[in-house]
Amino acid sequence: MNKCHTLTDWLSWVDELSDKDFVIVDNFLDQQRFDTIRSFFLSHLEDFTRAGIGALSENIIREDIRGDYTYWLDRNRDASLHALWDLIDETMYIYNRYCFLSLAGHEFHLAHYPKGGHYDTHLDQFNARNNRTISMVIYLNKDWQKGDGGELEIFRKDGSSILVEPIEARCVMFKSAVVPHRVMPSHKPRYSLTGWLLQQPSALGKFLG
Ligand SMILES: O=C(O)CCC(=O)C(=O)O
Ligand SMILES: [Fe+2]
Repeated sequence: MNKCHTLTDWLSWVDELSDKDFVIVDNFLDQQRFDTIRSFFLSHLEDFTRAGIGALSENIIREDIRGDYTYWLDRNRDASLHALWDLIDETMYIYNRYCFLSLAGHEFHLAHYPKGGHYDTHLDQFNARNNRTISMVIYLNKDWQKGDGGELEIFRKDGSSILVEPIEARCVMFKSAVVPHRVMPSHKPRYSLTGWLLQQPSALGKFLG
């Protein structure tokens, strides 16, 4: 495997996530990875579709709740993003090896919040299935300034919250089932990559209930 980060870095991130339920990692993407993923994002902007809420037959579009457009990534079709797939493989390996999770899959999409877009407070779990275990968000914005909005607000266990600016190459990871969060209205187009590490493939989830 092509290693992206040192084990020492990983262990400190994983420790923080176990302790606080979330961790913020700056410069998670090196310059080359950032440029590759951002270029891919920009060249596919036409292919994004309006995001809904809920899974499977429960999926509905509610612009008052969620205003982003998404593009679901596919490892075979989007093989040119191998730098990203390597990084995801490494992340899955670390969580399985050091957090005793049995992650068996993942799902990732690119997200574009146009000016004014937001996402109300939610957990990253669906009623219809609950296999999302770790959420990962990576920001693809260049020159994000204070006042541009679009912060991710994360609610801590004690009810207090923290505002995270969606700056270039920053990654936020959190426990999908227990961390309420929302995206504040963005005052300019906001680009990100969001994914979930899954406890078992969704198809299997349907059988297992
Ligand atoms: O873009 C973000 O900061 C978070 C997005 C999010 O919460 C989601 O897509 O579920
Ligand atoms: Fe979310």
